[in-house]
Amino acid sequence: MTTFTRDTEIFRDEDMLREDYQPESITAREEELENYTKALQPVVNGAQPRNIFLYGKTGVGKTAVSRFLLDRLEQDIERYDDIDLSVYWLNCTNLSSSYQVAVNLVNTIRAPSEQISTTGYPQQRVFDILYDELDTIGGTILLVFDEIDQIGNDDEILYELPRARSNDYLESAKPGVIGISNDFGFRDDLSPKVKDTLCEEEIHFSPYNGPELEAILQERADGALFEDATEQGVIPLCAALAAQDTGSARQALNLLYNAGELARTEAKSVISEAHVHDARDELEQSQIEHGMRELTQHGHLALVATLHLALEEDTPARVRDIYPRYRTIADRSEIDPLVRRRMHDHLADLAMLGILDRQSRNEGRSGGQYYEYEFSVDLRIVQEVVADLEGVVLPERLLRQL
Ligand SMILES: Nc1ncnc2c1ncn2[C@@H]1O[C@H](COP(=O)(O)OP(=O)(O)OP(=O)(O)O)[C@@H](O)[C@H]1O
Repeated sequence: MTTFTRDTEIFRDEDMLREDYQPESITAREEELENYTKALQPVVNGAQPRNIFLYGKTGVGKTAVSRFLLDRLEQDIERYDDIDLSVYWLNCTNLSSSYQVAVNLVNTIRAPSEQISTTGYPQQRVFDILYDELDTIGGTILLVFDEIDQIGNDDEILYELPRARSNDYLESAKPGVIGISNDFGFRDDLSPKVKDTLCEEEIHFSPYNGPELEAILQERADGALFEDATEQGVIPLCAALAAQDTGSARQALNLLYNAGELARTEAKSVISEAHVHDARDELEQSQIEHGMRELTQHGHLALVATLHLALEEDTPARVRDIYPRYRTIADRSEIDPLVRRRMHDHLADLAMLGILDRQSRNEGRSGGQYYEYEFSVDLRIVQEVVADLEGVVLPERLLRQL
């Protein structure tokens, strides 16, 4: 008996709906592509590259457009014998200082057997090693820093690197930095000298609208799905839901992919609009669950305290009822409790994340106003998250209910 057989319905090539799939063409980004191409023109002319800063919310094509255009640039430049172009990508997630970026860049450039240690060098020494590496490669070197905002305030490298040649640290290399960020605050907070250097060319990516997302999805679905695998309104629905929410192509693609998976699980040959709605609910839930897991320690304590009351059917609850529970759990967990007002801020955060529902109430004639909180998500999800928490000692009664 055969246990596995290949899909013959719904997905023809599901990898095309995945996050890391690089599309062969870019839809709906004509203006950004044009500005980006212009900003890269000095590279084609063999001149010193401009520094480019791309910013825009998550999922709006900053990475996809960069990969597409830099691939094109590398291909097209092969025609010119006098230009040597190298492109290096560095994802700066968790690299919170210039030092860490420099070390990781050296290790990205070097062979695996020649990696340097991530600690223990003076910063200038790491910069010197980096400059040596860049000069050894020579020619035009584009350094793409994705999620550049992770570097925070320690951003000296963003000032030093682009100027290394004019400061005589480099002889044969012409470096250019391309920074990518979805954190608008980072751009605004850059020190003036870094801003002037890094943001020589700025390209803003705005959220996609419904028709743009529909075009992107259709293009992807043509390859990823079998013909007639979607009911007529499915792709416009995924596009409209994502456009109303975030304007992110990633969200639209995830919706279609998850809707397809639901149809496959149900052994259906066609994705329906109901699948899309269910997929949206599932994705929202998992996003909220992720938000719950990522809370700070006091956020977790506030969550546990409210859950304790909810399981006793004592919600909606006021802060004055939640706070004593919070204190008890903090004490048991040997964590210094916050004052009530600060703990209340955490409850407000939980409401903002869509975990709690917050209602404002009036105290009748006496005129006071207060808030009541209750869970707006399925308690089972909260219980699952709470059961996995580390560092929080749960009350016995609550433990028995998990
Ligand atoms: N214009 C487009 N045409 C085709 N596919 C696109 C387009 N824009 C985005 N995508 C696809 O959407 C997904 C998310 O895009 P991408 O990773 O480029 O977003 P981003 O702006 O870099 O997001 P983040 O800031 O979260 O890294 C990718 O799978 C990408 O291929």
